[in-house]
Formats: sequence, C-alpha cells, structure tokens
Amino acid sequence: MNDVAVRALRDDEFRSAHRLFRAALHAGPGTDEEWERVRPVFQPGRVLGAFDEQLVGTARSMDAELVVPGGARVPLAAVTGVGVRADRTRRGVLTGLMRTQLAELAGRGVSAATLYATEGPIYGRFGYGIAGRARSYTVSRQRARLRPDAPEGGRIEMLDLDEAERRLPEVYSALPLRPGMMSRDRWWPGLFAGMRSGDDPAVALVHHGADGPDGFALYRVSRDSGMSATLRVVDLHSGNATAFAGLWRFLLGVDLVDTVIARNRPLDEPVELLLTDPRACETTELTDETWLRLVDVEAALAARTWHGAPLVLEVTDPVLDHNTGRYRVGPDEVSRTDEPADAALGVAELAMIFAGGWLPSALVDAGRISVLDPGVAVRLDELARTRRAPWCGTFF
Ligand SMILES: CC(=O)SCCNC(=O)CCNC(=O)[C@H](O)C(C)(C)COP(=O)(O)OP(=O)(O)OC[C@H]1O[C@@H](n2cnc3c(N)ncnc32)[C@H](O)[C@@H]1OP(=O)(O)O
Repeated sequence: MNDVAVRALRDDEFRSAHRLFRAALHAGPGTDEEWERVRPVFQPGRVLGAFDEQLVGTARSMDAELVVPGGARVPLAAVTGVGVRADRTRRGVLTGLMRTQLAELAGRGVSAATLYATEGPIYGRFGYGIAGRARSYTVSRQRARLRPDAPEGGRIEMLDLDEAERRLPEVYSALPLRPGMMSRDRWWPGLFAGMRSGDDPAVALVHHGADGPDGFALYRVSRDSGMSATLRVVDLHSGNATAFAGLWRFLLGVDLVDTVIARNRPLDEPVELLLTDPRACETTELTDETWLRLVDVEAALAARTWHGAPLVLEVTDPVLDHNTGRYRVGPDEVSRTDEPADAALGVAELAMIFAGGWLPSALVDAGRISVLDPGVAVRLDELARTRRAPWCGTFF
C-alpha cells in the first residue's frame, strides 16, 4: 500500500465514510433524514478511514456477541460498511483497513468477527470463511394449505413501527438463539430506519405463546398488477415450534397476497413440512450467509462444545500470528500443545467448521484440510458435530 494511512474516524467524519460506502455500492449519498436514522449504528471508535490526501476507504464494526455451538456467547465484531473509492481500488487500501481492524479487535480481546460479503473472493485472504449458508424461498399462497397436524399457534398481535421498535428488542433477547446468531443491541436502529423508508407498507407482528411473547415477524407488502400482492418477510424469529407455525399460519392467511417471499432463511427451517403440498414452497436461492473470522482462536475453540475423542489441529493464520499453532481440541479441554497434529488447516477453514456450517470431511475432500490419515476426517466430523444449521439472521 502506497502512502495510505488508516485511523479511527472522529464522529464528525462518520457521514463522509457513510457516503463513501454508499458510493462504492453505487448508491446515492442519502438524505439528511436518512442519515439521522442510521447514525446510531456508527459506533464511536469502530469506524476506520483510509487516507491518502483524502478519505479513500472505510470499514467499520459494531460490538455484539456471537452464539456458539453449546449456547455460550463470545465477544463479536460485526463488520460492515466496507468500501474503497473506485479510483483507488486494487492498490491495497482494503488490505490496510482489514489488517488494522483485525489487530485492533485482537488487542481488545474480541473472539470473532463476522460479515456479509458482497463478493466471494474478497475476504478469504483475511482469514474469513463461510460460516453458514442460507436459503431463499417463495411460497405460493394459493397452493399452500397447512396440514391438519401443523401446530395451531398462539395469538398474533400487530404493532405499528414505533411500538415494534420499543418492544421487539426485548422479545428477541429472550428467544433461544441458535449457533451463528448474534446480539442485536446496536443493530435495531438501522433495521427500523430501513422499515420506515420506501413506499411499501411495513407490518410488525408479535406471537404470544402460553408464556408470553415468543416470536415476531416484520414484513412488507407490495401491490402487483390488479389486486394481487407479494408479501416479503424482512425478519422472522420464533422461540419454539408453536410460534414458528403460528407466524407462518398468519403470513399465509393475509388477504390478497399471492406469493410470500422469505430470503436468507436457515437451511433447516421446515416451512414446506407445514404444508399439504410441500412443493408450494420453492427454493429460489442457496447462498453463503455470514462469513466468520476467529480473532482469538484459543478463546473461540474453548467456548464451544466438542464431541467424541480429542484431536490435535494445526492452525495457520496469515494475518494474526498469535493464532498460528497447535491446539488439542476435545469435549473436556481445549489447550495449546506441542503434540503432533492430526489435521492441518487455515484459520478460514477453521471458521467454516466452527459453527457447524460445513462438515470437516467435505473440506478434507476439497483439499482444504490436510489429515494424517483418512480416518481422521470421520473423527473430525464427530468432533465438530452440531445439532442445528448455523444461521445469523441479522443483516448488518
Ligand atoms: C462487509 C462489507 O461491507 S462487504 C462490502 C464490500 N464492498 C464492496 O463490495 C464495494 C465495492 N468494492 C470496493 O469498495 C473494493 O473493491 C473492495 C473493498 C471490495 C476491495 O478494496 P481494494 O482496496 O481494491 O482491495 P485490495 O487492493 O486491498 O485487495 C486485496 C486483494 O484482494 C483482491 N480483491 C479485492 N477485491 C476483490 C474483488 N471484488 N474481487 C476479486 N478480488 C478482489 C485484490 O485483487 C487483491 O489481491 P492481490 O493481493 O492478490 O493483489
């Protein structure tokens, strides 16, 4: 990188960073009103700028917590707002931003960083791997009939957006979260800023189960030709099967809607299993969801649960040297070791198996994990086994 300095931006520089990021995504600068709404998601100290004689690149993060297999939570940086001016790309500006950001996160004791990538080739070189995948689907409301054995569901309450903004954070905090999900404290203002913009009406629902609120959904409806309409699920979380079925029962009952579209949902979300005709739910896309970067490998490994017999993993980290080394990983302990390694992998590959998004044996087959002998692949699968597909479900 030639003569580019990276530093944390002052509060009065945040809007320039926001404009630069938007321009990198080919979006206009945004109005004053929009800026006032999204400003709270710019966390002081976490917004980086890269400068030559002016601001040429930016990246920021928000503090959060990541749920890991077994249910523990670790300190997380949710990385977003990454952009480089089009006339300064491919000369190392992003590399400078990523290296500075990762060093700063490591210095603060953050265990992991996560992001949504605009393109696949960008982040692997910085130690990020695909944490999990997501499925998008459409449900034909005309064809969708709920099976008689689908749970009835509880009471659905509709909220206006002001009330939803007040109440949904508490509902979300009380839900049981799956691996890959994150705390949302700093995230809600951005969501509601988005829900308040645009012409299509936005609707919020809370599901009330036997013990109180246990699920919610946010959606928008757009009018198609004539009186038909499309309902787009923006956010949907449920704490149990009754809330899940109850919310879908409501969504599939909204009058004048022909199609319900849900994007970036968990791979194992069983919507079609609620229906008499499972083909009424059609998968339209399977894509990578969040990318994960283990910033403190030892702390992250120690936080999640492991199964079966311990194995020694030799991890290589091209950016954060302190992570490179051998780790003995098992259900009872995680520790650094000098013992010979059973398997060798990069820190990005470790992130891919960390939350359960990929079977280690698939990475062995792809040549991305080296094993001492073929039997190790099966033992790695058992070691890293998780019950549910990881999913973040919070787009930042
Ligand atoms: C979490 C988020 O916010 S995702 C949003 C990411 N932002 C965008 O997509 C906006 C549009 N794109 C951009 O602003 C820029 O192109 C960025 C941020 C993706 C990359 O910034 P740059 O300063 O060009 O990256 P940098 O020069 O440091 O590249 C480092 C390496 O990655 C490669 N690389 C960077 N971006 C890409 C890409 N989009 N596709 C393929 N390779 C890429 C470079 O070729 C370079 O490889 P090399 O080291 O082998 O030469």
